[in-house]
Amino acid sequence: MKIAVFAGDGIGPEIMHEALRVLDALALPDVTLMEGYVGGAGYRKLGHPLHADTIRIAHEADAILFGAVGDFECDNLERHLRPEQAILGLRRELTLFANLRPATMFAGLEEMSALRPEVAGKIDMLIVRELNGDVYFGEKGIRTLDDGRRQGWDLMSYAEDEVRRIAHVAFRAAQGRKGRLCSVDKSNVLETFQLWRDVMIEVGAEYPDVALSHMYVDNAAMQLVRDPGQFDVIVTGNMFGDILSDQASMCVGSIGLLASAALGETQTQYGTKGLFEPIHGSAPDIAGQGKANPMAMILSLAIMLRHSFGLEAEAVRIEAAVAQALADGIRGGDLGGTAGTAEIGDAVLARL
Ligand SMILES: NC(=O)C1=CN([C@@H]2O[C@H](COP(=O)(O)OP(=O)(O)OC[C@H]3O[C@@H](n4cnc5c(N)ncnc54)[C@H](O)[C@@H]3O)[C@@H](O)[C@H]2O)C=CC1
Ligand SMILES: CC(C)CC(=O)C(=O)O
Ligand SMILES: [Mg+2]
Repeated sequence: MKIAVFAGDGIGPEIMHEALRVLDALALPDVTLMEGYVGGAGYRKLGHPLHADTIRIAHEADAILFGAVGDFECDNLERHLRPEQAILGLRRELTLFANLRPATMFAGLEEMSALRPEVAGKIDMLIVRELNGDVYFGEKGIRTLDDGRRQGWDLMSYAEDEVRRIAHVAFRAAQGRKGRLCSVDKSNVLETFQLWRDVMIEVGAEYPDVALSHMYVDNAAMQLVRDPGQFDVIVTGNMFGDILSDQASMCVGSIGLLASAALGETQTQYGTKGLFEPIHGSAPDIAGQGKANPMAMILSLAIMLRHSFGLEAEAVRIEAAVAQALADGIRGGDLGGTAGTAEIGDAVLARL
């Protein structure tokens, strides 16, 4: 089982270290780790945030564990050399178009939610975010208009096949859960999302067992804090899904808890090839201080074992160990506690 390990920048290496300790503790046979440098780390070491050698490792691996990228010292580089291009580039290079971002309330954490405990306690949702299109990947630039003003522009678009393939992922996910799918768009204003809604309805006809609803993204942001328990599966575009999933994380207590899978259609001998990462970034404000919560990274390892290697029992073991650590009161600074990165890793390992 070949696993690419791209720790990246900021807290990336710190949280990756804890996830690898957990992987090691499972003592799985035949695991080969393939280390690579991405983001600012890639730029410094190899001269590029996503070097050709790194892309080669990504292609060769059965799955990728990804920490985070983002390094303010690289912010003034040309756009193609900025750290964030590494994650955007990997998602596109490997056609990882389906981003699964589960948000579920852990027992005992209700009081840490930004919401009232009785509201937060009902959260059990999956955000399915399209990951290869939308305004993040459109043509873009900063141009000078005839009157001398500078104008920034980014093209938002979705082709119908791009919407159709993410729709199928979301409908199938809803079939495996409570059978409810809410498509979040902005079709009242954006043509891109008028097409999105049309295609969702069209694909929905193939899934009569799934109840499809539609919601504008502004309302969805509000409903997410008013009554998040109403959501089972949400499907949405790249940018809306990026924003709503960070918001969902605070509904369950912290961004340091949310894991994600980026999947495509490539099957290996073990399962579906994918990239697995926390939903958060490189957190430069706490990097290097041993304060980061590694749980999102450890939970990303669990869903990697599930999706890419078919190791359901091991995934469940890890998830249970994290849940037990939280139930036992282990809290990082993000959850109002004092446990550091290594201490949280120790706590999860002890329960594993
Ligand atoms: N997939 C990726 O690699 C992503 C990269 N980024 C990049 O990361 C850099 C920082 O971006 P921000 O907007 O600050 O978002 P961020 O997610 O890195 O941090 C936001 C806030 O949450 C806290 N936080 C995040 N993860 C945490 C954890 N595991 N434990 C405890 N606290 C945690 C941070 O300390 C910060 O206060 C930027 O360069 C950005 O472009 C942002 C999001 C995703
Ligand atoms: C570089 C960003 C698009 C990454 C991000 O914020 C995310 O995927 O959640
Ligand atoms: Mg994000």
